[in-house]
Amino acid sequence: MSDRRRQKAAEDGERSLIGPPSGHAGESLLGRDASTPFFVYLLAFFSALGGFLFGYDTGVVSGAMLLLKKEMHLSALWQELLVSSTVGAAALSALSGGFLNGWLGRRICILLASLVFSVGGVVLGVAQIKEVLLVGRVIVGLGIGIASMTVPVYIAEVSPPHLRGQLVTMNSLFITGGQFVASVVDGAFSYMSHDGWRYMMGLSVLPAALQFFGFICLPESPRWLLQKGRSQEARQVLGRIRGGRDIEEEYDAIRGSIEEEARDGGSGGVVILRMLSYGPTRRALVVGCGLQMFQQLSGINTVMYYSATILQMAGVRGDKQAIWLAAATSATNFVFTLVGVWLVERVGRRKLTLGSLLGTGLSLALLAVGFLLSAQNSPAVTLHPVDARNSTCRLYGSCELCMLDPDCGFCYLENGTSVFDSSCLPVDPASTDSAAWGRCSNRTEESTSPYWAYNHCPTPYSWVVLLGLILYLASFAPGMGTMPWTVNSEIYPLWARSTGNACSAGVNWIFNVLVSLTFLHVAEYLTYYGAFFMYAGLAVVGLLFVLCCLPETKGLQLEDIENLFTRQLCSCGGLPANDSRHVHYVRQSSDFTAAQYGAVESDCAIAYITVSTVFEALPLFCSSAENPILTYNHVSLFLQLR
Ligand SMILES: O[C@H]1[C@H](O)[C@@H](O)[C@H](O)[C@@H](O)[C@H]1O
Repeated sequence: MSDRRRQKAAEDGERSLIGPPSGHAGESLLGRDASTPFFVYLLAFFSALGGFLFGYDTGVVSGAMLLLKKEMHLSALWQELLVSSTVGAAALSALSGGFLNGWLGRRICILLASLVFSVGGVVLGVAQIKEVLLVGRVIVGLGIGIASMTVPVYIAEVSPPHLRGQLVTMNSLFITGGQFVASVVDGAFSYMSHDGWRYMMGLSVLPAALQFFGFICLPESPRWLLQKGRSQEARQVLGRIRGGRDIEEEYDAIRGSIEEEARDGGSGGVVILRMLSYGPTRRALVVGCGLQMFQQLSGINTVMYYSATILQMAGVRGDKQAIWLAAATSATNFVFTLVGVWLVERVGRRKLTLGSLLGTGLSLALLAVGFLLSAQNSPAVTLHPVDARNSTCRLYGSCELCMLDPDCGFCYLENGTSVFDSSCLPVDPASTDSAAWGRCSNRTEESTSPYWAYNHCPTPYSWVVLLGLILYLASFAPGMGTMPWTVNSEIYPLWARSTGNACSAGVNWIFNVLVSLTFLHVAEYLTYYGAFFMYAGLAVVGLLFVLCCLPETKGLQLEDIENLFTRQLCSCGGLPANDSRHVHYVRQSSDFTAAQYGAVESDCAIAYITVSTVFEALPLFCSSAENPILTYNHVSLFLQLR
């Protein structure tokens, strides 16, 4: 270690023991004094376009489907196929993306994803038959899967530690931004009944092309380059993204961790098996996949999907209004994701996720209560017109029972808040917008004509449901919407990062399909309030999981995060609480003495030692019984100073 670096390390150590001037606990030594070059923001922006496309392509389909099903005469099965094929393909490509990521690198994978998005957009824009549409939706799904696992990894690897959380969370902001833009585009083109859907789906080519051409000029992740032995290029890229600042410490840390891994002899074999057989990566994988699973089990996509119906319950009538109000829902999701970007480096990942899950659980319970009140006060069926086709609809005595049957809808007149002349009628098989026959089969906009409610009932408690919806988005978006992606980009060591992210993104997509495909059946068996109580319960289980297992990664250098998973799984998040304590991590890569750090006995409780020559310094640093005083014969000491 050169004298200059030793002196710098000593100064850094001294500062860390005194506590950070800004009061940001845990802020990295590496990032603290850094002014981040514009180039890093540019990299984050171009990669996050992948997140935008993920959001756009998953969001646009609902509006496009309203037009498509009429123009292409799509059956319910085909509609379902066109929606879920994308998510299914995303699950498959996210899982295989891990291999591509490790093999080809992050940059090539992002370029590949944008190419795939562009091809998919063109196919969708020109499709003449539904089979071609299906191919287009599958292609787009393949792009989404690769982008969803590569982009957070790339951003995490190029960001300085003090900004990493914020920049990776920006990717989530782009996802919800994409969903919002998609809903506005849906709204705008919904007036174009012929070919409107082509524009809705085809427009995704623009951001995809922008990302492709932007990324041609952008560099590969320095961490991947070093892993592949391209050290000269890695050093150049690191210098570029750190704006000419001293990169030696970071460079050494990355190289050190790659060498450590090679020394441990673990570079061969199937990565997932190695991850599972090594404690820290196994625990990280459980945490990463668990977070992604609970993100989907908290029901975000059913709430988003169901928002139009919730708004109809609240008295919004007509498809056009429902489309625009669905845009308001995705705007709310987007705005509250922005809150997450703002909070992530201030409160940290752990507190943000916990707070978000608590709010999510409570608002899901409120939604459920709203549905329960509506069900208990469901209007009765007063008219039973003779049903020539003998459908089951005529058997139901209340709107609640009627609307839970997917083949029936509720037809009624209204005077203020009271419902009268109501009947339960079979729905038109060609469109759920009207009844198959009778008063509600040929509706006009006149105030005297009856209303048709499919999948919902008129209720005076719609405001409870609406409030639940808004509170849900406000609590879900900043934490549970963002942190699963952010945390996964940080918790795996370099050798396991691609595979870890591939698995966790795969879990996200698999649970996405599962929850959205089962929602209507769950609602049919458990009723709507039962379904939302169930999601609230799952959010509580998620809360306990996060409480026990999620450690704080804020401010740490990526190479040091693995050390947080060395303990038993359900103690890693639960370090003794002492919020006033500042925790700093110092990675030191040669001999030094405690005096260089100006340490006094009370400053420190535990030292995690990976390798060290200077164990004589330890008693002075650490007085805890947990501290293993061992002789090491190598050259790096990792300390957690409290
Ligand atoms: O993080 C995102 C975001 O919250 C989206 O709104 C949701 O549709 C996705 O499923 C999720 O992964």
